[in-house]
Amino acid sequence: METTAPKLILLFSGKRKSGKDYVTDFIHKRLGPELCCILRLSAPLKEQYAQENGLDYGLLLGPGSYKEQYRADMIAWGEQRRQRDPGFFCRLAQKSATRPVWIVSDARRLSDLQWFRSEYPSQSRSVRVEASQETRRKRGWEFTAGIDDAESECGLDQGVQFDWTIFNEDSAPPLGEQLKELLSLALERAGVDESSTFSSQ
Ligand SMILES: Nc1ncnc2c1ncn2[C@@H]1O[C@H](COP(=O)(O)OP(=O)(O)OP(=O)(O)O)[C@@H](O)[C@H]1O
Ligand SMILES: C[C@@](O)(CCOP(=O)(O)O)CC(=O)O
Repeated sequence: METTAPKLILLFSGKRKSGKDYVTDFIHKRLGPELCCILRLSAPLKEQYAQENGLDYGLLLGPGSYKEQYRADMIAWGEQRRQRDPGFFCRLAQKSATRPVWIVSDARRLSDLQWFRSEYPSQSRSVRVEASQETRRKRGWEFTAGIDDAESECGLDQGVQFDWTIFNEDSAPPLGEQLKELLSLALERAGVDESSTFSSQ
């Protein structure tokens, strides 16, 4: 399938185990696969890294502990490529975009946001997913020096005005409520009448 020109690009970022995949999957389900697609900047990175090192690409993509063994090395490997060309993984990831609403689930660096904003200024919006350290720990996160204090996790901690911040915690309002405005914008940009789809909860 050919890349589809985007009507809206939602650029998600957040710390490890904040729930970026969970929240982006939620939006994907709510909007449906006809309207939106999830793009992972780390997908082409992991694919190439897995090939070069004889690893399991599927497991590197998943939420389990497998990828954590390789994270530090994958970061260093990806950074070498980004130094030569900061848009390298953005350009590769967008090739698999086949729907009008693009959900980028893992923006990590200012250069990721800058690349999309400069290519697609009127379509790009940034979304931060937040969760407390306690909640992230319950989801399997453990502070790891060299990872959690490095650019890959902290590159967007400062200097970004996010269009939305989503609190992915049991104690926060339901995701459907927090994402109401974002979902409405996506439907509007995709030319869908909201009342004909889902009731906004
Ligand atoms: N609101 C939630 N309710 C229940 N489980 C959740 C929620 N948010 C996240 N989780 C679970 O927590 C784990 C981590 O979430 P997820 O993989 O979405 O985080 P992430 O930010 O993409 O993490 P990473 O990129 O570090 O792997 C997953 O097993 C996911 O199903
Ligand atoms: C290597 C890296 O892409 C791993 C991302 O894994 P995940 O999105 O946390 O599953 C992080 C990076 O781009 O530096």
